[in-house]
Amino acid sequence: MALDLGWTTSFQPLLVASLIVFYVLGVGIYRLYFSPLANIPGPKIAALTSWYNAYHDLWRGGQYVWVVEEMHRKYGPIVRIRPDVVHVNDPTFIDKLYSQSPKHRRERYWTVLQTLQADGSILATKDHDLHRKRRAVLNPYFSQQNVRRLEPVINDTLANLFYRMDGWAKAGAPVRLNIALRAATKDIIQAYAFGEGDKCLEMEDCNTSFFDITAPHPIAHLGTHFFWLAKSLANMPPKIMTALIPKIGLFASFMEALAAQVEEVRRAKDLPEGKTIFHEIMRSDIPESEKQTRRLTDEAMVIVVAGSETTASTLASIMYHLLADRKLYSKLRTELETVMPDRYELPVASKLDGLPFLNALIQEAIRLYPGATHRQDRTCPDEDLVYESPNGKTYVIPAGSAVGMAAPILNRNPDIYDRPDDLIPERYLENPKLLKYQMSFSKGTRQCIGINLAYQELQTFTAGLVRRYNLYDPTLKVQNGPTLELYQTTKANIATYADFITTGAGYGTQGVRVKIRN
Ligand code: HEM
Repeated sequence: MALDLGWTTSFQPLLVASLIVFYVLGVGIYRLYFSPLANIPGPKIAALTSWYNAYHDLWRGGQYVWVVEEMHRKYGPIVRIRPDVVHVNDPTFIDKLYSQSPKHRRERYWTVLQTLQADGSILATKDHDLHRKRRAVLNPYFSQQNVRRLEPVINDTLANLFYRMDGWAKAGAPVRLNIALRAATKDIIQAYAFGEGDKCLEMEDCNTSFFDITAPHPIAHLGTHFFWLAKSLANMPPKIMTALIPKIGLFASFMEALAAQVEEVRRAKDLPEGKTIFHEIMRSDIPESEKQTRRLTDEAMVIVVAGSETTASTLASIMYHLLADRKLYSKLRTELETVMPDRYELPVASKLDGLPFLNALIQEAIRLYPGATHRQDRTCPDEDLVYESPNGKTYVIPAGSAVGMAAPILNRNPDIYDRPDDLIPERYLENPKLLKYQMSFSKGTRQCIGINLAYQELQTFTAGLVRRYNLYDPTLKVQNGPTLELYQTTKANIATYADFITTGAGYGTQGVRVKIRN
């Protein structure tokens, strides 16, 4: 029997509304004055509600990173950017926050964990110990030594790219370099993860439709701000999803295909040693629960997606700068000639390691064009973090609170980098210590696992392309060999316009386009 308190029906909605108002006021007062983060400087609106963050990420399309940068200009190196998150723009704090020591537990905060609907992957693993176990299985394949063994695969992929470029040159139409480079990086990581299979570079359109669905997009923030919605969408059958939102539906189909590949490896009777990453995972003695198709499909998705878009976008930015600046091009070209006398030979990775200008250029491009633009939010469950501001003030970030740093902000900190918005490779030659402030791959125990692979791809593809092609010279009647020329591409086409977890370029941009002549 319902409880009759004798209230009139018109009084009940009023009571509910008053309770809501009191609750909201209570939460607001707590967040502003009593939260353990209440003493951290920052705008009141950001301390009051995370809708402020959601508005700039979802409505304005990945703009919160720049809002946070502006907050730092106003409030100093430490700011409270959400009711529950602090951001620090001070490179001297990197080592403390992103500790290298496995004894210091550092866990990703849900603002990062929820972006990908991939609970089984290391990227989305919160718990420190489980993350260590999962990462330990993958670590050997991404060591510098093992990545070196991948040299033939990387060079074969470069050769495939050259073959396609010859064809595009004959066809005469401008080429979207970003797509061609995504195809190349995906072919490499896919081969490493699963072995021979369909290659994007062998497809007529270089698998453009796949790259259109994984291309940077504001929807990447949906999981952070509307987790339940993103989760339900991810769990819908691909056919229904494709009918509703084709972009997400196609992604679900991609996940289905990955699951089939994982299943194939799981069922293989013969698991030859060292064949691929996933063959080795199946051979390893990790618990059976860690070898389930669902978990491994999540792992595979993160490895394939994180391993293609990021490196390809940095590579496209390098190529833009080289093709836009004749002096830069010839400086690199001269250095490359010392180890690659024949323009048609493929690079030897070990020789590229010793080229100072090539490596400085790559570092500088990674700094200025980080392939992953999101805030690397962490919590430290066991210890308070103490931040000492340059003005002498000390702030305590209590254990369990979230604190992050974002590469697009840190990497352009004017206290560390002179003319931070300009590409100046020489800064790394003059001051190699700058390397320790490089945040593009993150730092510490959760640093990017693909860092060695990314470097080797960046070295090989930059060297191979620049050594083989001349920069087109309109003053010459006859070019001296095959050439590249930018086509309707300016710096605006590569600028980091937004944070879509990966680099968000300006709306409508086609990235770097080139004309190739044989
Ligand atoms: C220029 C290229 C790349 C950039 C800028 C980049 C950046 C990053 C960053 C910043 C993180 C840390 C994310 C966080 O803590 O919130 C990360 C993690 C990760 N990256 Fe990369 N990445 C690149 C290339 C690659 C490649 C080639 C792979 C290939 C497998 C890869 C696989 C991963 C994985 C699996 C993680 C999760 C690591 C963990 O949780 O322990 N990345 N990456």
